[in-house]
Amino acid sequence: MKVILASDHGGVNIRKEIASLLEEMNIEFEDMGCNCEGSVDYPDYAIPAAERVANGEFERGIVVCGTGIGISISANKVKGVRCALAHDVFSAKMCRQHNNANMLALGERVIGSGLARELAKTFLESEFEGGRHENRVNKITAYEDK
Ligand SMILES: O=C(CO)[C@H](O)[C@H](O)[C@H](O)COP(=O)(O)O
Repeated sequence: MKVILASDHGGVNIRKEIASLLEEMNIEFEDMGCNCEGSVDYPDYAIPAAERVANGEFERGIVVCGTGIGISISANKVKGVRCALAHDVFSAKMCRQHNNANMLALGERVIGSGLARELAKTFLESEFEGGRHENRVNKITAYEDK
């Protein structure tokens, strides 16, 4: 599995924490930044990362901003991306099992780094269940394809 990481200035610390986790898990990844001292705009990081998930270069993406909201809204504008904002372990698991989410969004101003690691690990280790959930996800894809 290959994972893409990105954040704005509000998510740098958790993004780096997730990079360490991926190293520990021996998962291949690319970190798209930001490498920023000051303030940047989250769509400038979310959208390029989401495009690289949508085009199949990366199987999963993890994006971080202050709340996780702006970066998830932005990522979800890219066709083929299902980016879940999840700040509890149950949601991080269910977004994979039921929604086949291919991106996870986290908010550094909402949760600590320990929970962020656990959420990322859960997201990466959980699999889509298919079945009735596949019909539902297919309806999202069909809408995107209209
Ligand atoms: O949380 C965010 C968007 O949902 C982002 O991290 C923004 O950066 C945040 O909205 C504002 O951050 P700022 O540091 O006050 O510019």
